[in-house]
Amino acid sequence: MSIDNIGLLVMVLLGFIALLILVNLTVFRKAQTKKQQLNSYEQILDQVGAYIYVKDVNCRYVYGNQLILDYFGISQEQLKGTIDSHYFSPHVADILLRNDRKVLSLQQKMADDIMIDNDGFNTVFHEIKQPLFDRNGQLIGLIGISTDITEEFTLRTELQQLANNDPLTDLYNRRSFNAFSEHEFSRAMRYFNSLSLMIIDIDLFKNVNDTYGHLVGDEVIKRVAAVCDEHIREADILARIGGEEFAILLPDTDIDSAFKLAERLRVAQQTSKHASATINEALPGITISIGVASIQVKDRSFADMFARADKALYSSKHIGRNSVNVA
Ligand SMILES: Nc1nc2c(ncn2[C@@H]2O[C@H](COP(=O)(O)OP(=O)(O)OP(=O)(O)O)[C@@H](O)[C@H]2O)c(=O)[nH]1
Repeated sequence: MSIDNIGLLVMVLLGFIALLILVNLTVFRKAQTKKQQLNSYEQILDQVGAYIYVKDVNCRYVYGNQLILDYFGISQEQLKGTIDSHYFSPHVADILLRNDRKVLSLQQKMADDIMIDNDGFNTVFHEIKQPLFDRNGQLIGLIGISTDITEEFTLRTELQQLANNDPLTDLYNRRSFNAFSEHEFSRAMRYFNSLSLMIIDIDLFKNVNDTYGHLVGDEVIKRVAAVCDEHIREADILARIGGEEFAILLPDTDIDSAFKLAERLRVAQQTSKHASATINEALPGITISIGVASIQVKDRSFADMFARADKALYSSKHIGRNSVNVA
């Protein structure tokens, strides 16, 4: 081989090596860029302010953002392959697993509010889960996003409480009583069940206010509510429907049973003189008047039944109070 040929071979070899280095460099750079990109996506997910995770088709964690890792107190490596029963109570883990399976089997997005008890302190999370597919449309797992909505949930519950309950006695107010009553009325009509109602009014209550003041009046209202509450069943609905007026809806109760209960309430109220004395020593015994009515085939709505009970209450007042009447 001549010197010229050797030189040519060396040059070709050098060129080939340079080309190899160039190709490798490009592949390396691409891999680096991809890694950097992934890193920056993860960094973004860490800063979203929501708990983000990915699970495989067996509901095992594949990925969790920093909030998830902090919440569980573990590393990304430790998270991989684990399931929710590692981190939550059996009850909560069961709900989460059921939701995961629903998303995977229906291949549909779903949302749910989950309450988690952390040493007696409830945290509420709003969870959105969505199925994950690869490029070929094959299901590979699910992605979930959870946000802590404890504050909103507490506020919503308080607002609901305010809308449905009377602040003085904490009983249902007239609005929610009417809603329950309409519902129970339709049910009783449909299944030919008995349904009764009583309206209770504190006697000469104006005198209590005028003589002992509004605050004592308020205490009397609370005591009457408590006496009623002590005597009713779980299924009965007790409400404060006006200033010194209460109503009790009695599902599956006929007129005779309702009358007997009303009498028991009247007597219990009358004999709670001791209770009155604890509010104010001079306070006389508080009595109540009651009107009772039951559902009738001819009734077109709950209002018909209510009107009869109201009429019966009027009769009780008319005959001298501290009495029960049926209409
Ligand atoms: N303390 C207090 N009083 C209330 C409240 N709501 C209504 N009242 C009072 O309840 C009284 C009701 O009086 P009336 O409707 O005249 O009836 P009454 O004195 O009980 O007489 P009868 O019903 O005929 O036995 C009024 O003085 C109202 O101001 C309340 O939330 N607290």
